Amino acid sequence: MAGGDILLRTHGGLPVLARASPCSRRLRFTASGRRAPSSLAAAKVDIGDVVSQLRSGSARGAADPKRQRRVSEGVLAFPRVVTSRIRGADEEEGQGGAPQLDAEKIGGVDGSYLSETRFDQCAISELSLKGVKDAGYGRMTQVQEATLPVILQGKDVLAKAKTGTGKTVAFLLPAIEVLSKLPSSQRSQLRSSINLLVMCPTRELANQVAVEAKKLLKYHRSLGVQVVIGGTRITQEQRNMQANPCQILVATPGRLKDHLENTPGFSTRLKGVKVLVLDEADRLLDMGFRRDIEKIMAATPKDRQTLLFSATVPEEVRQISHVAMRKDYRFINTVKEGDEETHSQVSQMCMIAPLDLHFSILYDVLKKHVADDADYKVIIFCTTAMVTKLVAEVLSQLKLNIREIHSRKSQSARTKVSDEFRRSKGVILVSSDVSARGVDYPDVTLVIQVGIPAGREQYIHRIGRTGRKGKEGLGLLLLAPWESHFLTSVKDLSVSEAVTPSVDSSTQTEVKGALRRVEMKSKESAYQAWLGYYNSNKTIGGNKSRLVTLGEEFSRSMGLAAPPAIPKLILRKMGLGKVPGFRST
Ligand SMILES: Nc1ncnc2c1ncn2[C@@H]1O[C@H](COP(=O)(O)OP(=O)(O)OP(=O)(O)O)[C@@H](O)[C@H]1O
Repeated sequence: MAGGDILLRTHGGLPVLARASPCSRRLRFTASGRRAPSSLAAAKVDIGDVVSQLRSGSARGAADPKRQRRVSEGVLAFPRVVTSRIRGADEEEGQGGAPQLDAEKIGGVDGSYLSETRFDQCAISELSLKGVKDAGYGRMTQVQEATLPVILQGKDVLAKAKTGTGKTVAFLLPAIEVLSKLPSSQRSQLRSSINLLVMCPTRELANQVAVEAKKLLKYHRSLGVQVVIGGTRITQEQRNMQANPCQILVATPGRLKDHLENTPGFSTRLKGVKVLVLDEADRLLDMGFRRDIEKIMAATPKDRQTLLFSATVPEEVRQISHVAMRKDYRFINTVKEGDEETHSQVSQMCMIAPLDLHFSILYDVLKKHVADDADYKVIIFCTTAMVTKLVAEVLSQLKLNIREIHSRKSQSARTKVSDEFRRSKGVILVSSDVSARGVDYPDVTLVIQVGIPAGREQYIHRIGRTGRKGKEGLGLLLLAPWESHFLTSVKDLSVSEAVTPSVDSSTQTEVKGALRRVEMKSKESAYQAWLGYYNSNKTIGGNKSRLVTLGEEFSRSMGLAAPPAIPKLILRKMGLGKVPGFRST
């Protein structure tokens, strides 16, 4: 093969692009670490052909041109790339002697998520400043620098900034400042009122926002924060709120609406809201939450300040943001013109393979990643809660260190797993979309998405669980050929097509054995959920007879000879009652 055409190497245990993808306009990870033009000839290479496994850190670093620049400036060093096969003409030689600085201190790998401005250069109170300092924050992130003065002026703000760049502090800090500056007469008058209301789409995120708020409130002794989320006893929350009403409330929409309707005095407390935050605003304003959110907004004063934050702000959200904000709101977008919405230091790959190979490929990729990176920390996103459960069970049977999180788990189990995953390394979290947005698990090395994501935005948020705070990461999207149309919706992102590994027969045998050991009940539930998910996908669900065939393919991938029967009522609810080909009970 011509040297310049070889695009393959392993990357955190993954084989990296060997051919020009129809889906990606740009290809990353050439031998030189530079982007290759999309016209490059295809050069398919088998995984067994890979000369050496790179330690994931070095491989990733070499691929990032920005990082290379910093290296040449002597700012940061990373280990030398170890194979001569992949070393390109302009690959670093002899960089190992450059001074090694603490990546955290200079803002992650390339520091680009931090601004030049320090918190102590800003107009914030001494009390907040002490909290910020104790939290370990010195310089502001770019989104914090851009939004703080505008929020402090009292403006409504719609802010867009990439995942993991500190949006939580960006809305919490100025909102806390607003509260702490309320005239004391107003404060005593509004003693039991809620002055800052933060809405989050998931329970884990709400808890996390409250933890961040507590850090910032450390020295604000007169301000407190409470969380109300579903899955916990509402009476307990009512008692807590009664015993110790806090000015700051972090909530998920369903539970907040519950309190609005059933907790005496709660709607009066909401009349005190000065600042309303919609974290993951585009999600909260989409159809799933919209009604609850509108009801909640209607219960708060019209003259409140409203802050909408997200890493994705699709045009429709801009269109409807006037529902939530005053006309003169400011749109602050820290994603630069022409820049992608995902991080350049996250290598994004997709693999397209028949469904019946997905479990084997998943296992193969995981084994390699685990062997490649002792500090591995992986999140696997699945389409639905029941498919998540199934994937977790299969991978657990294969003796991988698996944790499972989705909406069908009790809240206490979810909290336990979430806390444990945050602290741990050497673990794989199989998750539904409950972990897709906002959750800040440090040092995730690899994010795998199995099956078509709910949309472009969900893809971006899921992959945003790695590469946080300027760190590096890997992303893999595993699709069946009939799902590959999804790639057009992310064609502006640098998603490279990875070579599908030729999985050896012993891996396949192990996977078959694992599938056999998983209970039939799990497979039935997964099949039903899988059908529901793809049935509601616009492109795939449109053709019902094809859905029957695809369902058969999925059931075969679980090792079943025939698809499980589905209760008539459920088939009818899915609008599949009259479709020939489904077995019903
Ligand atoms: N100024 C700062 N300096 C260093 N670290 C910071 C700073 N501000 C926030 N962080 C940390 O950065 C991490 C990411 O922050 P956060 O979770 O708020 O990101 P985000 O932009 O909201 O991400 P997502 O889009 O996924 O919700 C957190 O661990 C947070 O504590």
